[in-house]
Amino acid sequence: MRDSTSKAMAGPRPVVFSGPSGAGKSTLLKKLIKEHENVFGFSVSHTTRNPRPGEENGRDYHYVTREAMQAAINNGEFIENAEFSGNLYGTSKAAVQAVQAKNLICILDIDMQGVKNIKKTDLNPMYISIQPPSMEILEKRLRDRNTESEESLQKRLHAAKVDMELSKEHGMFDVVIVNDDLEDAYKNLKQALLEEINKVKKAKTSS
Ligand SMILES: Nc1ncnc2c1ncn2[C@@H]1O[C@H](COP(=O)(O)OP(=O)(O)OP(=O)(O)O)[C@@H](O)[C@H]1O
Ligand SMILES: Nc1nc2c(ncn2[C@@H]2O[C@H](COP(=O)(O)O)[C@@H](O)[C@H]2O)c(=O)[nH]1
Repeated sequence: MRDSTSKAMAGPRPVVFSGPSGAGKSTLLKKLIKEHENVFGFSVSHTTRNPRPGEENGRDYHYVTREAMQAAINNGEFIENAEFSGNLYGTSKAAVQAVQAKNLICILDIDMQGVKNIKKTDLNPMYISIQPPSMEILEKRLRDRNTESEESLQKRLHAAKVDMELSKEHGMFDVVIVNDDLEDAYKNLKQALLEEINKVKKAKTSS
């Protein structure tokens, strides 16, 4: 049965970003939101992982205990949730509603399990995959980011291999962007979203 939990949500069509950990999703999304702050809003996920230096509770994630998150999931508060690299992650209904209430394009940054689960709902987003140029470059970016233990890094690289295979499946994503040169990737991203950006800008000027 399809999950109709998002039926009551309104506003512009959301955009789901996915792709291997380290591919550059956050880097691209932060640029996009900064340049178009009246157009896009970020769906702040919940996670049981610890905050990284510089991350802020309520802005980057809602950092919660596994017990609290599991209770909220059991209570039906999440659109989707997944276990990734030893931690729980999930998109709450409230996170998406908070963005849609402002008539902004809601951006979700989620893993491949999340993509599959969102496809079972009525959210109807556009699906964009951000891919690294190669596994070697991905590993270098993750190591240079200096945020992961060796164990977490290996789990992420393993998930990345699976992710990169699945993302080739026909129809999984509307747009695939290879993030090699950052400025080129950002230009391609803006081009892919141009129509949606213009729709929101037009709606805002005529309201
Ligand atoms: N085009 C690029 N060229 C070189 N380095 C990049 C590029 N894009 C991103 N990076 C760097 O690669 C690292 C990983 O990027 P980022 O954290 O944005 O990835 P992510 O896909 O959001 O990862 P996660 O899913 O783990 O949150 C960061 O240190 C970032 O500065
Ligand atoms: N299914 C979901 N995946 C999510 C969510 N929020 C983030 N993520 C994904 O988790 C990994 C790791 O993120 P990190 O911040 O620990 O590096 C990455 O692929 C994210 O896209 C979510 O709510 N649901």
